[in-house]
Amino acid sequence: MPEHTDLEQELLAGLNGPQREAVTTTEGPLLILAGPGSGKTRVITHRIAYLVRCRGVRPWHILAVTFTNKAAREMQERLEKLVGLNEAREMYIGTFHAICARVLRAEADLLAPLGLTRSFVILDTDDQAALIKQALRDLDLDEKQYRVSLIHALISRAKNAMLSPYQMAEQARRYTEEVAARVYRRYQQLLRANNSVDFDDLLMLTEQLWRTESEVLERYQQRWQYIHVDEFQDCNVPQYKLIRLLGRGSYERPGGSGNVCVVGDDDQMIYSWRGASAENVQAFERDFPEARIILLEQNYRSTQHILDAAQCVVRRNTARKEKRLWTALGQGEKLIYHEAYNDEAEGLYVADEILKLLARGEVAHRGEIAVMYRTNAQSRALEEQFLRANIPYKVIGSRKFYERKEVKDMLAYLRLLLNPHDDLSLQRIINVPNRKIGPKSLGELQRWAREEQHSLYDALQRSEEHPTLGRAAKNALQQFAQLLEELRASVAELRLPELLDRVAERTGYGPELRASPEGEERWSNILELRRVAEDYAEIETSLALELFLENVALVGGADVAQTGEEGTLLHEEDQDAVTLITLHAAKGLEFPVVFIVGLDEGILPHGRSIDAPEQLEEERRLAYVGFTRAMRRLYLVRARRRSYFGDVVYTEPSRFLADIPPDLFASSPGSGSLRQSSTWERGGRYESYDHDHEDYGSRRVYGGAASRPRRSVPADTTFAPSSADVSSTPAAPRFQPGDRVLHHLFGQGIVLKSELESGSEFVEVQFQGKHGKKRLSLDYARLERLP
Ligand SMILES: Nc1ncnc2c1ncn2[C@@H]1O[C@H](COP(=O)(O)OP(=O)(O)OP(=O)(O)O)[C@@H](O)[C@H]1O
Ligand SMILES: [Mg+2]
Repeated sequence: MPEHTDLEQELLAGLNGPQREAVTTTEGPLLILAGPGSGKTRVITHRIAYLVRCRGVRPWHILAVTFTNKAAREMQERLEKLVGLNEAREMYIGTFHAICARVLRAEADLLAPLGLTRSFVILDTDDQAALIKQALRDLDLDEKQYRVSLIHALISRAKNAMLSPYQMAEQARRYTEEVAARVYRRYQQLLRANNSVDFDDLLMLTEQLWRTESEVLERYQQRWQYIHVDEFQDCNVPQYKLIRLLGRGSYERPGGSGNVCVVGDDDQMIYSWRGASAENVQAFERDFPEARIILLEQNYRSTQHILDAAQCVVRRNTARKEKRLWTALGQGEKLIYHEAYNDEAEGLYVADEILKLLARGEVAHRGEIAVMYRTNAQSRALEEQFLRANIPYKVIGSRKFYERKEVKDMLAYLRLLLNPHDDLSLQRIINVPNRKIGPKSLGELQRWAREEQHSLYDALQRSEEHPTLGRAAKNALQQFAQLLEELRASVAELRLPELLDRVAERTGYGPELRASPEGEERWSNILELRRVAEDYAEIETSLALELFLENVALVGGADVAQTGEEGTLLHEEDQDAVTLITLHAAKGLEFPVVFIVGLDEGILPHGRSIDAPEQLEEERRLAYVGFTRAMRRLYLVRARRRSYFGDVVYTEPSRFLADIPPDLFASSPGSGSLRQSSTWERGGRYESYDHDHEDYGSRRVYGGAASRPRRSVPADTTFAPSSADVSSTPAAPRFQPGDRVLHHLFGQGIVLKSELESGSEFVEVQFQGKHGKKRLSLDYARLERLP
């Protein structure tokens, strides 16, 4: 049929030979193992379109499994364009969890013996932690002795290995594992008693259902005859088993269409901590021995320099198959390496570069740029600079830093210490963490406060006199009132960072976070907030508190109008914004320009991995994923010093940098030839600085024999002078923390810190309004003291 060939032509036009082969091999199993940017995801999308439009396959016979909901949405949209809206909606595209939830709800009758109904609830991590705590209590085990996060991890690992509590107990090699197995058993009982399941259950229950109820499995095998799995390398065991059951049946009862197309890249396996395993590829080859294997070698995404650098990093891993990967896009630009003075300067550099990229038209819009990092807490320093520079951004996979719950909670406490009559803050944290002041008591208290025209705080302090509240409620309120009083008193004794510590510990918030499964990340956000507080450590605490909160209000409140209470951007998709994203979440995506920050030992690779060879390999793969997101330009950025509990720590460059040959860099990370950061010291005056200009290049080397800055630079463009300037050593600092000052450009401010370094005085000043904090050298900056 001529019409057919036209369609076929159209769909195959944008594909190379092996890609076409993959798209047109519609029957039988297919394994595509290929590097990043080689079109694996594109092959899946086109293959589905080809099946429907050229082979007459009914769209509801098609299943596509993606790794994230976002990826599912994108694939859905692509297919709507390729095959039309109605047809695309008949297909099933989703994550394993979404597919399983759907199957389980449809088959809910069969779950009745387990105590589950159609309306079962899927628990989030907080709920899971609460349930595990309850299980510990029910078993008379001490919560303090058995960390909830550890127990949770052990249970989850057992579930992903498809072990029952009984099997887990049998295989236990340590006492904790035996205890965890007991908790596991109780936890499952509690889950069912609450008509609920966790994420691991979704997979396990579906697998169990399909394995034991052959008619049910057959129905799904009939339904989904063409199965596609993207990011196959990150499947865990239950996920693999689901694919196998659907595509081939169980060992006892073979069945299924066998039309299973999986695509992946073992070098991009970054979820082994969730049970992903390279063994799935071997299992696939064993279970589907007739599988056609197709290799894709052409990369359509990145230029050669970027690919080369990425491959140099991942090549050092031991157990891997070397893959060929080439690009027709040419050598492209070299990588840009930048070593910033500290974390703040790191953020400032990125913001600065982004403004320049936009100003010079090197990117068409902000959506072409992504900034990637290892852990979510790192977004804070970037967000702060983006807000100051008015660069719209979106954080993917997490909320913006100052919208994260734990950050907002801590700030509410601090606001309350400064102004106890801040009712909103008090309402926010009166029962955070849970201190048994329920909504009813709070409601009563609020009503009473209104009647008596007190602030909520006053009402709290006088709750003993409350006419209707019961004894238990009054006790809880009284205790909390005392706690707040005690914390307020400590403002006079402690420096700001220690005050933050005291709040975290005395309220029980810190201990609670450190004990919950997702606590690690949330706790690190609080530590990040503490890091911000450290800038204010040298001035009197109540003033420090005021300045700190003012600064936060400035950077945190900037675009709350655009975000819903859930913290999601309302128009995320149509907003032209820079993307901030963790390396993990960036999998599968691509951007013309990519910045990767935090290329220090201890950050990337993560500190936890440094003594664990297998984890280190995973960090390498993570870096590989990050590098290969970049299409045209890749920035690798790090900071020389970072603060850690008030101490300045000098960092080491990430070992991954050393794996990249120097000639791939526009400026090499070897010492000496570095282009040093001068952004922080320049006080963030973007316009006076041109990165590509040799001028400012390598001269600002701390303590090194760098050349002297020319006096022709603007007077407030401040550099740390080289050691040649020691002659003018001031005897004592001219400014003290807490001094009020005036700068001719930045206006009024308060000195946070003053230090003598290499013979010059440096001051850190928080200016009013948008200018925020700046570090200035008094050799250049004109600063006047105000009375
Ligand atoms: N034959 C082709 N012609 C033109 N562009 C292509 C071709 N194949 C793929 N591309 C483009 O190359 C880019 C990378 O493709 P895709 O995202 O499918 O790669 P991938 O193998 O899935 O990468 P990753 O491993 O990072 O997920 C996309 O922009 C895609 O549209
Ligand atoms: Mg892909």
